[in-house]
Amino acid sequence: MPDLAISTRGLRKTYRTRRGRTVVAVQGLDLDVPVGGVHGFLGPNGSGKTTSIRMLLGLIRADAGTMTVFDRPVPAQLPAVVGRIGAIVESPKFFPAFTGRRNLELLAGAIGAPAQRVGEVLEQTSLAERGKDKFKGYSLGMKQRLAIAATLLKDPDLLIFDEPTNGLDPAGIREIRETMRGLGDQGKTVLVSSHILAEVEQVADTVSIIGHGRLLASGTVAEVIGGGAAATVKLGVADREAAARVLTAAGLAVRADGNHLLVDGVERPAELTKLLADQQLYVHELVQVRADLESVFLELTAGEGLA
Ligand SMILES: Nc1ncnc2c1ncn2[C@@H]1O[C@H](COP(=O)(O)OP(=O)(O)OP(=O)(O)O)[C@@H](O)[C@H]1O
Repeated sequence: MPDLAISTRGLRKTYRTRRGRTVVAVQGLDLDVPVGGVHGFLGPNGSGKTTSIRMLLGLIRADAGTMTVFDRPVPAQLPAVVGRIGAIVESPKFFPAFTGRRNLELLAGAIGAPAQRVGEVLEQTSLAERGKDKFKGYSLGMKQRLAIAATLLKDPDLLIFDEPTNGLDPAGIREIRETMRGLGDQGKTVLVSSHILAEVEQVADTVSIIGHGRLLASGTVAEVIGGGAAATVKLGVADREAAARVLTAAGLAVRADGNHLLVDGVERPAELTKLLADQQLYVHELVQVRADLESVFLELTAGEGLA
């Protein structure tokens, strides 16, 4: 078991709406986030990501369950670890007429971070050259990176970003992704929530997928996609019926796909061609169809009201 930055067991939170309706936002969530690297916290809109993060940060109270951050039970011992956590849950407020640097200097003063950190965090978020520009002239991506820079002032070990790329254009998304990757590579733990898998797939080392406030899958991206070893193979062969019979008899799961056959759980594709050639069935096309995280996600969260 790796060291864990975050661990929750049986976490539960119910809201009561104004009309007296009960909404179970998080129901028995078991979440483990290893120390170091980027962890994608993924789920459709409304699946309970923000609620979980707010409980971890002590912003709302859980109804049931336990949580630890760096092995400290929270919220009971939150004061002991809060200095190691930097989080963006809502957009922070900056002064539009002040430069990015000035905004960070004011914040550093307010939280007691050393003034020299301002230059360092601007560097870390690739804002060093734009630090002298007024905040109001920043692109959305730059504004979001300044928010990340602000969370880095205390040099935290754990960064929690709730949907940090919301509303950003592709260039902005790429900038945020690179910033998160850089932090992960420095050994920081980055927990990033998103409902858009493609944004996280490229940057995350490990992921947890939730639906309806419950854990659906977790592990490295490769593990969640399907272990990496076994793949689905698309096969072109003249006599598809005969080929399907041979492969099915060999214990393989075969499906028709237009003019091709799809064979699941194939570890060594070359063995397929031998199996068929032995029966005078010759493969003219063989392509590995790799499942991506998006399809796994859609499958796992089917019927979860993906927005
Ligand atoms: N203050 C609240 N009062 C009532 N219901 C709430 C409240 N906050 C969240 N909910 C409900 O709890 C469920 C989980 O919401 P939450 O915001 O945690 O999900 P999420 O995965 O972060 O989604 P999103 O990406 O849309 O923010 C949703 O059904 C939401 O409508």
